[in-house]
Amino acid sequence: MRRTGPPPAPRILHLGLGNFFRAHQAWYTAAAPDADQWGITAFTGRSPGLAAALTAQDGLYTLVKRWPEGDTATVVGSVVAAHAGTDTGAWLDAWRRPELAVVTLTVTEAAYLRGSGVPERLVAGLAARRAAGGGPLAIVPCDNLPANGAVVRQVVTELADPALAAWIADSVAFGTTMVDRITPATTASDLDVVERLTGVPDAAPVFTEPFTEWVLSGDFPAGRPHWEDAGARFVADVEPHEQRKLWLLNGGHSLLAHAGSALGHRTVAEAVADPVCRRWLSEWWDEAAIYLPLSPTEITAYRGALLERWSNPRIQHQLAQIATDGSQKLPVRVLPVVRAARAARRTPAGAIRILAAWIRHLHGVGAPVRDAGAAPFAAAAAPRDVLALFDPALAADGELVAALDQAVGEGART
Ligand SMILES: NC(=O)c1ccc[n+]([C@@H]2O[C@H](COP(=O)([O-])OP(=O)(O)OC[C@H]3O[C@@H](n4cnc5c(N)ncnc54)[C@H](O)[C@@H]3O)[C@@H](O)[C@H]2O)c1
Ligand SMILES: O=P(O)(O)OC[C@@H](O)[C@@H](O)[C@H](O)[C@H](O)CO
Repeated sequence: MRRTGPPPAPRILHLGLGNFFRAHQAWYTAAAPDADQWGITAFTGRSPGLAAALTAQDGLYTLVKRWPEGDTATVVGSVVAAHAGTDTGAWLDAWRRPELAVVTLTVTEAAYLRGSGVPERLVAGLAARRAAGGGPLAIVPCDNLPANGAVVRQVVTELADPALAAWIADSVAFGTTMVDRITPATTASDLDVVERLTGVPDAAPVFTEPFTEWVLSGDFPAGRPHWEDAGARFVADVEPHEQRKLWLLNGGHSLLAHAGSALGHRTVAEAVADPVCRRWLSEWWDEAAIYLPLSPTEITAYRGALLERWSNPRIQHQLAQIATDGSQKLPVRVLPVVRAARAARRTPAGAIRILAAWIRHLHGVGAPVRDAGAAPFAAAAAPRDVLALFDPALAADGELVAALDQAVGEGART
């Protein structure tokens, strides 16, 4: 795959060149009517593999939409340069470019903590831009975290020295986003599928579902692509959209990843075909819906759409992939519903099922544990201690602790 014309100017910088970025932000940028003015310089977290594969094909790659009936392919041309995350020189140079206007991130939930390397790299980039006399820009996190813009603003500002923090306050806008497009990791056999489909070899294709959603708020002081013409929505407040997605979709995913994998299921499609998992999902969704600021009609439509998306047998979304980093995911996907229910003196059985399944997963049941933050939770002597690590107030709630104890003891019983 080679470009035939000049690439767009690199006005966007992305950290976390992986599967989701290629299916989502890079796709929206390429689909915008002003795509010819917005190129992306993308960095992997660390490893050079994907950056090298993309560089060898001028940043071009095939996006394959997996419909239930078959595949369709589009070539995406918004990535104009790809680098390994270890290439600090290229990283700092990208921040110094006067035309840089937007920085996007897809680095996983765990990477928003100080010490992960991401806040540190952002601060180094911002310092380089300030030293070079660079102008304002927007930072737009695209990970599944509530209030992700405020989270990045805080961690970056705390890490910066006072002079840089003052410059950030004046020059950097932090967008908040809800992102959605189910994008499983590309596998080796996917490379053959794409060549059979298009006749063109591609070492860096991405396979994704047809559905996509992007809801954003915030300022873009140096401009941005017309993403809204590609289907993105700009709103005053992302929170209701984010809660709908994080609780119903991501919370449902975590339920299937922990409780569904304990029943022997490997993929989301397999788990939702099981009436037991469907019943557990309904229980969780009924409970979470009580606290969502949306009409019953909207919630019913969203639940129906999720079941349809998840039942697509051609999306091989592995429960083991979703089960990673539960210690970072459950606090944003499940605990808000636990707190709301307990404040209303309800016992949230659906949420307790997810927590119990996760605790059992930490002890070897279901999907393997891949979570750098899991050790203290796995070492906890009892469910009460697990709750205490999340939030001492939850551990002090005797009724909640008793319900969780019982659910962990009962295991996967239906
Ligand atoms: N895949 C999806 O369906 C999907 C959908 C919505 C949102 N997301 C968000 O995107 C994130 C990434 O998903 P993906 O499917 O692209 O995963 P991926 O594994 O394909 O890519 C993740 C990228 O993040 C980088 N990364 C991880 N930890 C990092 C760190 N500490 N510092 C710097 N970079 C780091 C990795 O190196 C890689 O480049 C998810 O965690 C989620 O928050 C994914
Ligand atoms: O990507 P993660 O690891 O944050 O979570 C796994 C899934 O719940 C998630 O990727 C969803 O597929 C995605 O959020 C759908 O838009």
